[in-house]
Amino acid sequence: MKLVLATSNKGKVREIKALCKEYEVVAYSELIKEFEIIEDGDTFKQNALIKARAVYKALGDEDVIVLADDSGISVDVLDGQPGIYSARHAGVDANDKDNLFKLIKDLKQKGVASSPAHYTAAIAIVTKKGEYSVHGWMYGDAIAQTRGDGGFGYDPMFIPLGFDQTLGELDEELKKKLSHRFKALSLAKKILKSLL
Ligand SMILES: O=c1nc[nH]c2c1ncn2[C@H]1C[C@H](O)[C@@H](COP(=O)(O)OP(=O)(O)OP(=O)(O)O)O1
Ligand SMILES: [Mg+2]
Repeated sequence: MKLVLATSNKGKVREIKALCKEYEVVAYSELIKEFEIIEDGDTFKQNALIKARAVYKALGDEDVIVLADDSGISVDVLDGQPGIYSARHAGVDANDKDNLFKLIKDLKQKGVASSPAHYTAAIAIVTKKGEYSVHGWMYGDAIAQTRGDGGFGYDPMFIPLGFDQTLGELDEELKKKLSHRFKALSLAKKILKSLL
């Protein structure tokens, strides 16, 4: 079964391909030209559905299965921010590094070296048979420094619960088994099986 990913984030594409080896996974940019999708929902779930619907419509192939991921990090001392705004934390044109250093600055401004935090991933699936969504979470601590350069996004400042190292330092294989994305995809696979 071909699974089209409605994302322009290369880190997500890499992780989802590695976690869905049983499917033929392609990023939508491998099929059509990338276009801007306005993520103006109020929740991760709404934004994941917005992305999956936009790509399903643009592909114009009703037999395709489109999967989108909307995710982010929520930091307790920041009252859950940046949350759904994680990709724009340092501004509309911000890249991963800008957002990472802005979040470190926020923690320092609060006068803390670390704070409990969690990642959320909402996965939306859009097919001719209907629309579905599932979630996954990963809990841990956000620290006010970067360590390691593995993963992507906020990974160099995130220590998963039960570990001493950041996702920037830990083996990618480990993130695969713990992550918000892994948990959401495990549920998404049950839906995909029912669509066959
Ligand atoms: O496992 C993760 N490890 C580190 N950082 C992560 C992770 N998962 C989400 N994040 C961060 C990256 C980005 O700042 C935001 C997602 O924003 P989000 O809009 O869902 O993705 P995006 O704009 O990068 O690509 P797209 O919308 O095309 O899927 O949360
Ligand atoms: Mg986005």
